[in-house]
Amino acid sequence: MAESPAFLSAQEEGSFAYLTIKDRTPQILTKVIDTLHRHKSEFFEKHGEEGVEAEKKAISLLSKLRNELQTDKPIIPLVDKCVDADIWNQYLEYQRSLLNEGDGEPRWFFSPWLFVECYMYRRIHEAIIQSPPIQDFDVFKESKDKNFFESQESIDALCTHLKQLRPAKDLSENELKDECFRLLQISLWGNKCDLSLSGGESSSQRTSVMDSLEGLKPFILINDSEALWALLNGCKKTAKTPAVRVDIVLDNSGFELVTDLVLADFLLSFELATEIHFHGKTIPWFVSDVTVRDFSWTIEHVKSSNQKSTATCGADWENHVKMGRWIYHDHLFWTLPHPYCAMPQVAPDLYAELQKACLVIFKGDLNYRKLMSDRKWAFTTPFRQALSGFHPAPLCSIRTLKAELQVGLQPGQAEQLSASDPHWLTTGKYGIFQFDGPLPTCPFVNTIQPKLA
Ligand SMILES: O=P(O)(O)OC[C@@]1(O)O[C@H](CO)[C@@H](O)[C@@H]1O
Ligand SMILES: [Mn+2]
Repeated sequence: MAESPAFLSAQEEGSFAYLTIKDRTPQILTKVIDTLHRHKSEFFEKHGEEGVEAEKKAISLLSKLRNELQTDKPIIPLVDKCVDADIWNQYLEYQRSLLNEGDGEPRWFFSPWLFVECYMYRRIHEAIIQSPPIQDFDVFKESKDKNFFESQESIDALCTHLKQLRPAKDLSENELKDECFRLLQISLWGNKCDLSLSGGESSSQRTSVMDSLEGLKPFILINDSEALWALLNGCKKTAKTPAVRVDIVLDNSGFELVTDLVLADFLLSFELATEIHFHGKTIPWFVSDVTVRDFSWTIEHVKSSNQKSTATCGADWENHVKMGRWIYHDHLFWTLPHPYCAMPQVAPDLYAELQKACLVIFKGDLNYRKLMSDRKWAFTTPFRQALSGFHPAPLCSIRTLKAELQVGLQPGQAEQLSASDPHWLTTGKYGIFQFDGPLPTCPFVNTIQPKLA
């Protein structure tokens, strides 16, 4: 079997990974420290002097982390008592075992980018939970909520659109397919709103994304939505059980989460699925990723909108959760550094859970990096090959490109893109719908096989 390519890392000066570790992560840490400073009086009001001492302790731990990162110090074991600390520390030892004589220690500008970037966010969490009584403070809450409020107009336009759709019985199959593609594209471009790429700067959706779908189509580099539709439409027709389950592995809160909830509502309301399972993060992650608080907060704030269609959507969504048609999960695996091909070994319960789905949608760039093990695959590597055996169910990545990693392109496509737009891999300007369809033994063997080019 061909050897797997090397991992992306910050070893290569000028690479996106290098610039992320060198510039973006210190910027994010500085913003976290600033956020804690700005909440000092709140901590005092809530917890008295103890709250002020906690803020000081968290800031000193975060300043130490920033210094370790900026001076390329060795990665050190976690010391908190969280359930996943041992798994993290075992993974650190695994990284150490991969090093050659003379490589030195696992460290920020040497070790795999996926490991050190995930580790940074886990260390931020450690700094907060080691500073009671502010251990439950979400240092990214402010920016996630701000993204939601700043995207209000786009959210209202999207909810109005959803509520104006004619009932399923009045739509032809083609009209249903077109609407499904429209909402899939909106969910895709919702992924541009990502605060870790922007270093925590605002990345709200200020214009109505629906009006720009036509203009954005040339920026979809891989479009397997026909195969996706064949599966979704096929599940409805040939499901062996009454339940048709679609899982969405969420990415960012704010506008992107609303686009995912609108897509989920559509799949249910138009009978393409009977239950939607959402997967979020157990801790604050990559600045904008969804936690259970963000999930509930978002539905609550959509429901309390003063815009009628938006409020109606929020009430419907709250009801889907109450009636068990929408189920929220947050397994700790999603905030570990492991690539997804390790899931059967590291989190067999989660893998078994995903195997119950007819389709698993993975939103965003970090999920794509983990699907691809964050390796430097050739651009024309078949998607299934780069998944390295990960296939709990038919799956689709819906992602805007924000890392120097892409597979499944046609020969010459990457070269053409590099010539026309040197930063095509990392600006979030381009997107994909990349589908890995049913394996031959799966019950739904659909007619359209995704191109494995
Ligand atoms: O998963 P998301 O939210 O689409 O993107 C997360 C992300 O912006 O964080 C890193 C940059 O620091 C990139 O690897 C990645 O694109
Ligand atoms: Mn994210």
